[in-house]
Amino acid sequence: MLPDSAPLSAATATSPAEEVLTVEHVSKSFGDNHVLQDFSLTLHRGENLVVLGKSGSGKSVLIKCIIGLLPVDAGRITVLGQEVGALGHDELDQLRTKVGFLFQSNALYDSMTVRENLLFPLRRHWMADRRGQEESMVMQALDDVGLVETIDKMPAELSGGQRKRIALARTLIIPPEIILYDEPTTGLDPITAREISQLIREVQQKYTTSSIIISHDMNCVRLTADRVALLVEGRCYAEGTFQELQQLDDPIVREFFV
Ligand SMILES: Nc1ncnc2c1ncn2[C@@H]1O[C@H](COP(=O)(O)OP(=O)(O)OP(=O)(O)O)[C@@H](O)[C@H]1O
Repeated sequence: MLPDSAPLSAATATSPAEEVLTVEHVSKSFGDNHVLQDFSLTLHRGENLVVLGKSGSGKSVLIKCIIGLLPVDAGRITVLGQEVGALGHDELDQLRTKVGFLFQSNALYDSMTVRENLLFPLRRHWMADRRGQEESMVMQALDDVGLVETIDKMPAELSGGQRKRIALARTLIIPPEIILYDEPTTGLDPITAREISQLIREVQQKYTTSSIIISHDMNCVRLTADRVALLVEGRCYAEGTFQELQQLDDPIVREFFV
């Protein structure tokens, strides 16, 4: 059991940036399984925050709580100024247009072409002011991920890395303010994983998105993170830049960096 204390902070003081997402003292249990216990973190505008944790530590549960797919037992989550737990179905749906989510499974529709997969969010969140621009929006999103030539292909014809890129293109087609990446490099070979990590950085720079990236791939963490929060036994155990955490002497932190 960890001592009941504030997270180890390796971060040096910087000027305060706008908070776009806060998780405050959140707890979430399934029966006796206390997954999140008084967990807190803050995402600032324009930053990539990686939540690093072992398998089964609660990273996916955290993401699901953030987007309102799971209710929290205690605490509060605020996204772009709105308290997630207080939102009704329609308000949550509206908020989700500003929060892109890249599923671990990519969640592409196998029976649809790449074009149709990308058109799907546009049709779901119909935007009258964008009428007639759908095709150029699809092309722009595909260009952002370097896969314009796949527009008429089926997902089954694509490699794992290409499917991940198309899933990201679908997230970008209505440019989100926040992107939540669930294990973006899992199941990919090291070279493709590196390319996806670099793409995450490119997207951050081009769209000035703020992102939470959950991962246990240390190369992905090193390449994408402006800041890392360590999820251990349900709590934010330590936070800081990759290099700062890497230099900490704490044995629990060291386990991640060997
Ligand atoms: N809907 C659910 N009902 C019951 N238990 C759940 C549910 N969702 C998650 N859990 C439990 O919560 C714990 C954390 O699961 P979670 O999927 O968040 O881990 P993770 O850190 O994302 O792991 P991985 O890196 O392996 O994906 C696990 O013990 C899991 O069994």
